Amino acid sequence: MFTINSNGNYVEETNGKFVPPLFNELLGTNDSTLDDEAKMLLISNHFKQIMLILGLDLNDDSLKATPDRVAKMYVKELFSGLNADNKPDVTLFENKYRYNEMLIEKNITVYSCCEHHFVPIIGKAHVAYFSSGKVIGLSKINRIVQYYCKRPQVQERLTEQIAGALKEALQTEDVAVVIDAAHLCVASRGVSDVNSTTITSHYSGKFRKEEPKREFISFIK
Ligand SMILES: Nc1nc2c(ncn2[C@@H]2O[C@H](COP(=O)(O)OP(=O)(O)OP(=O)(O)O)[C@@H](O)[C@H]2O)c(=O)[nH]1
Ligand SMILES: [Zn+2]
Repeated sequence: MFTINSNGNYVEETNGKFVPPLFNELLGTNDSTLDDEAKMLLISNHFKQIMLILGLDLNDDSLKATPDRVAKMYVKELFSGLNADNKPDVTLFENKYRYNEMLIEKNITVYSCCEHHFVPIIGKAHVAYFSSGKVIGLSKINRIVQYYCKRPQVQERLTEQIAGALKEALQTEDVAVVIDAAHLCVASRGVSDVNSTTITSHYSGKFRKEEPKREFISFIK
């Protein structure tokens, strides 16, 4: 594990050996040696640097805990979906009611983060499937959506990841996903368009046929 010495440098806890501040050898590898505590320590220290560069007063009692707050928020909340340990357990039941129509879970809250600018993506996901013999607990659909939202994302990938996870869990190709979301990187900065939203979709199996797709779309309107 890592700690910060009196000079503000990262050192290995066991032998005090200096570790390069950017952790090049660890970045992007999701190295399991970095547990949540180590990640928060590192993020807090880097965020402190950003605040100092911006000229903020870290002695201000409102600001001094902000690096720790941001670190905790990233690791435990906004980006908790980067940790596979947080993948939701899915409860499946036998389809003993012989319900063979599509099941739709609509208006699932999407609260994600744009990976290009690290600002929110806010919207709704609508998901449908046909049972291949198994039925999923409804809340698990929302949990799957939330898990993949809690990563730096682009909406296209988010849509595909949700569809892939549902297919795997439900052992069926008959899955549809639509996401309609506002990107604050488009609304609050840059082009500053507060009205546009982005719609992405995934249709596979039975949903590639015209009638089921049309029925799904009519229900989510
Ligand atoms: N395809 C896709 N693009 C996205 C998504 N989220 C943000 N973007 C876009 O990513 C692009 C990044 O473009 P850049 O030109 O590198 O960034 P930028 O200079 O900040 O661009 P502007 O936003 O136009 O000011 C922007 O056009 C964003 O609108 C997403 O989920 N999917
Ligand atoms: Zn963005």
